[in-house]
Formats: sequence, structure tokens, C-alpha cells
Amino acid sequence: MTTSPLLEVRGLRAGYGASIVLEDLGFRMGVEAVGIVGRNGMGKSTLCDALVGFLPPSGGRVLLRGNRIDGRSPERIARSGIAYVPQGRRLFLSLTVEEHLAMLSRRGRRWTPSAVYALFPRLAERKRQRGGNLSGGEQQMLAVGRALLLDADLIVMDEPSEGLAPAIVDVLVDTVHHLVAEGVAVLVVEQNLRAAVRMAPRQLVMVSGRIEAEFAGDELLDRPDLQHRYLGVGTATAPSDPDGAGTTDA
Ligand SMILES: Nc1ncnc2c1ncn2[C@@H]1O[C@H](COP(=O)(O)OP(=O)(O)OP(=O)(O)O)[C@@H](O)[C@H]1O
Repeated sequence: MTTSPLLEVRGLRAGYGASIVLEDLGFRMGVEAVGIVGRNGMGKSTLCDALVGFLPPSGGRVLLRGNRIDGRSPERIARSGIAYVPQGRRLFLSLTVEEHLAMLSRRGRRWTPSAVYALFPRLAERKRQRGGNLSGGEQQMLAVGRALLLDADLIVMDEPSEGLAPAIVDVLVDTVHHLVAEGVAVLVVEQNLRAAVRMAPRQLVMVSGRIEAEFAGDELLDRPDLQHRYLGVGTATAPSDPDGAGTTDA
């Protein structure tokens, strides 16, 4: 008997009005961390929005543990088991850390605000601070913590390392590994190739709205030719420049 993968995406098509962004996009993942990398404008954020129901797909299928979820509302998809940490974190600037967490906390769930504070002790210290007074790293921790309270099977993160100090990126990398060890899958869109490789042992490369290639481990980090081809990393970038090689920005 074959079991369904955690997430299976087949022939996905989505866009904005007449402009089709995702076309025949497919991949599968289990309880693991998978990175999505690619040049700007290839459709990575559109894929996140299509998976979580913010942008209903116009074709194809999204299956979570074998059940179709495409066409469901974002609320139903969240209840089905996919949580979203959107780009820019989208927190309430006037609500405190504990108010954010209390809003989503429900009796009987595995993830509680205390469990989130145990994972991110920094948030416990900042409990009474408003969203607008948190640092970028603290906001990202809160956005991840909020997603965890949904007890999701899969967390979709759109550019979580954006604008964060290296030490906070380390915390995020550890968090992703911790989640996978706890049975929570993570699909992470990253501009920062180095961060993507550290978070996820599989990276899928998006080109013009499709998954065009897949790489394992740090294969991409050692291949400036592939970085140039798939990620637009310039040939002018010295291979010894860790920041240049670490970003997928063109
Ligand atoms: N709300 C929108 N309305 C119309 N077009 C959009 C909208 N959002 C994105 N697009 C277009 O869809 C395409 C894919 O954008 P998307 O943001 O998904 O790419 P991306 O790979 O996430 O890039 P980036 O890293 O720059 O965010 C781009 O051509 C973009 O201009």
C-alpha cells in the first residue's frame, strides 16, 4: 500500500486576472524542510498565496495527505493543517506579544503560548511589548510562534530571513530543524541561498512559474554556474564573497 505524501501539488496554475504566473507547477514533500529558491518575480510568493488559499488557483490540484484543499478558503486551509508566515510578518503593531498569542491559543492544542515562549525565550522577555516595538528578529519569532499555535502539519514561510541579523537567522535555522524533528513540515521560500541550504536539505528552483530543478544539500552553494543560471547571481560576484554567493537576488 502506498501512502500519500504530506503535500502534493499537481499542474498548479494561478495568476492575477489575465496574467498567469504559475503554470503546470508540481512537487511533492513529506514531513521535511523544503526550500523554494529562484530569481525575483518567478512566482515564489504567488505559490505561497496559492497554497494557503489567498489566491485561489485556476487549475491543478493541491493535496494535503491525499485530500484536495485547492478551492478552500484560507480559514479552512489553515484548519486543514497549513499555517502561513507571510513575507513582512503582517503583525498587529498595537497588540502585545501575549495578545497576539492569546488570540490563536485554543484549549487542547499541542502548541500553547508557553511552548512558544520555551522555543523563543526572547519573546517571553518581550511579552508586554507591542508588535511595533519589536525588532525584526522578534517580529519574525512572533510570526512563527503564531503559526505554531494553529498546530499545523505544514508551515509555509515566505522569506523569513529577510532583513534579519545573522545571529537571528541562526535561531530560525535551528527552529526549522526543531520543527521537523517534532513532526512539523516546513516549506520555506528564501532569497538567501545560504539560509535556504541551512534550513532545508532539498531546494526546489522556480523559473517562470514552474519548478525547474531540484538540488540536495549544499550542491547549489558549490556551483556558481548553476547559481548564475537559476538564481541570477552575477558572474561579477567573487566566489570568495560569502554575501554575494549567499543571496539569490539578481
Ligand atoms: N497582486 C498582484 N497583481 C498582479 N501581479 C502580481 C501581483 N503580485 C505579484 N504579481 C506578479 O507576479 C509575478 C510573480 O511575483 P511573485 O511575488 O510571486 O514572485 P517572487 O518569486 O516571490 O519574487 P519576489 O522575490 O520579488 O517577491 C511578478 O511578475 C509580479 O509582478
